[in-house]
Amino acid sequence: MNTLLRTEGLGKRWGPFVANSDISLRFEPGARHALIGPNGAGKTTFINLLTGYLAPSEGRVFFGDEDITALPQHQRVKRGMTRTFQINTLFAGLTVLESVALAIFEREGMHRVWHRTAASRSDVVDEAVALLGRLNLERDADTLTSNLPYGKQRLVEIALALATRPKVLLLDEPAAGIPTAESAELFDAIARLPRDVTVLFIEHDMNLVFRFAERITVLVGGKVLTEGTPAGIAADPRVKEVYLGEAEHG
Ligand SMILES: Nc1ncnc2c1ncn2[C@@H]1O[C@H](COP(=O)(O)OP(=O)(O)OP(=O)(O)O)[C@@H](O)[C@H]1O
Repeated sequence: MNTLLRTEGLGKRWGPFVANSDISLRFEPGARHALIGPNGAGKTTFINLLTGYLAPSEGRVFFGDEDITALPQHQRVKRGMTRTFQINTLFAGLTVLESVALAIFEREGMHRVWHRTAASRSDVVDEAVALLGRLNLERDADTLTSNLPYGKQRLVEIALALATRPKVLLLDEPAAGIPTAESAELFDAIARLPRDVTVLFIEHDMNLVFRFAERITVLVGGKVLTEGTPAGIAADPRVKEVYLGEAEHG
């Protein structure tokens, strides 16, 4: 099978501290792939290396056949790699529809003139409305993003990411800090995404991981402990040990 995204011997050090070490992973087109591991295992660092937010200390990142290790973030977004953050990154003064339309204008390279061109670009508004529909956000189109409940704000962030037309969507704890009912709704929306969007996500809630992921990679101490199907990972004594150890320590 062709690989959409892969890393070879990826590593990140800060002085003597090793955050990621020798990570070689492959992500197939259409994958629903979870990255799990205890706090500080290096999951966010790995996503930061994939997106170009951080430069690796060693190793390479390939998108399709292209070596993108040295590409800046915005070039990776142009090629179809988009991420969301653990923290809220929405503009407070815009409605949901305006936010998504602005993200589409930005994709089209028109964000500097969007206030002049918006009226003549009903196609952008149509695309934004369609995107909101996919995430069940149509009824919130005219609400200021800052007035939305937190769970819906996370959905809007996913809408903004989708506006870039990603081939790979990288989600860093999309359900962090939101109530269980809302996080299930959020993952239902992610589950409805078409298969031409590959999803790699970090998640601590094992119920969500095992409900949604088809492949799981376990990181411990910056290294890959193991990778497999949810059934294989659930049955792996090394994984149990890592999580039991965590539970024992509080
Ligand atoms: N800029 C930095 N400088 C120094 N150390 C850092 C930096 N960023 C992260 N680290 C350290 O690297 C380690 C891995 O952090 P990372 O955020 O990747 O882990 P994580 O698995 O995503 O953790 P969590 O699940 O708690 O979000 C941590 O010990 C963290 O303190």
